[in-house]
Amino acid sequence: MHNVVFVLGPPGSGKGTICAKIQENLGYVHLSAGDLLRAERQREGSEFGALIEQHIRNGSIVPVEITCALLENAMNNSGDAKGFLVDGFPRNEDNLQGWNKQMTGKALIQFVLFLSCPVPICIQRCLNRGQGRTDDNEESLKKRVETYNHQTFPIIEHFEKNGLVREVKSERSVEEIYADVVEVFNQTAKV
Ligand SMILES: Nc1ncnc2c1ncn2[C@@H]1O[C@H](COP(=O)(O)OP(=O)(O)O)[C@@H](O)[C@H]1O
Ligand SMILES: Nc1ccn([C@@H]2O[C@H](COP(=O)(O)OP(=O)(O)O)[C@@H](O)[C@H]2O)c(=O)n1
Ligand SMILES: [Mg+2]
Repeated sequence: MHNVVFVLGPPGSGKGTICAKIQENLGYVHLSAGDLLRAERQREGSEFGALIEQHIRNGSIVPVEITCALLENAMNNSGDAKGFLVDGFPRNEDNLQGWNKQMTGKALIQFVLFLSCPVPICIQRCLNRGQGRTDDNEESLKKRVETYNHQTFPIIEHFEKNGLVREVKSERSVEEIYADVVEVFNQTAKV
């Protein structure tokens, strides 16, 4: 059984940054759904490259069959991790349903780490990210924020009803955020 912490929040809220620190210090393995999709997009012989790029530019969500298979493979190939930080997933109802269908009995959701941050700050961070991403431009960001508001936030609310959400405000320094994140892990993760 894989232990899983879902990490959600608007684009640019700092999910990748905080997950890297958790991985380094707490021994969880960081799996970014977006990074896995970008790697699959680049993989020679992938039949999904064009489809993935289209979704990424549009800020829309890739069908769960693709994303969940990438996540499950990555978990199975990571050996004996104490847990996985699944960053940027589930982002919509299709993601959630697909995960439940494919991973029930194989993964245990410990909690959902919700990095909350005002959208204008998030947009500015993405525009300054400097990773050359095809979706860090004003036009794609507008669509990504719309997707977040209409599709991802309702998923966070769903987990909130189940008592699984741990919110950490991320309009602060990485050090301040991380200190609160460690508290959350100490309180709720089975170590
Ligand atoms: N607490 C923070 N304060 C200021 N900038 C941050 C903070 N956390 C992350 N960043 C920067 O904001 C950008 C987006 O962060 P990232 O971790 O990629 O977010 P996400 O994965 O949620 O999109 C990056 O350039 C990162 O260096
Ligand atoms: N579960 C997911 C995660 C990302 N994606 C796609 O990948 C893009 C980038 O996701 P990301 O997690 O790397 O973006 P950030 O929130 O880190 O900025 C999203 O806008 C979607 O197009 C997806 O389709 N399904
Ligand atoms: Mg990210």
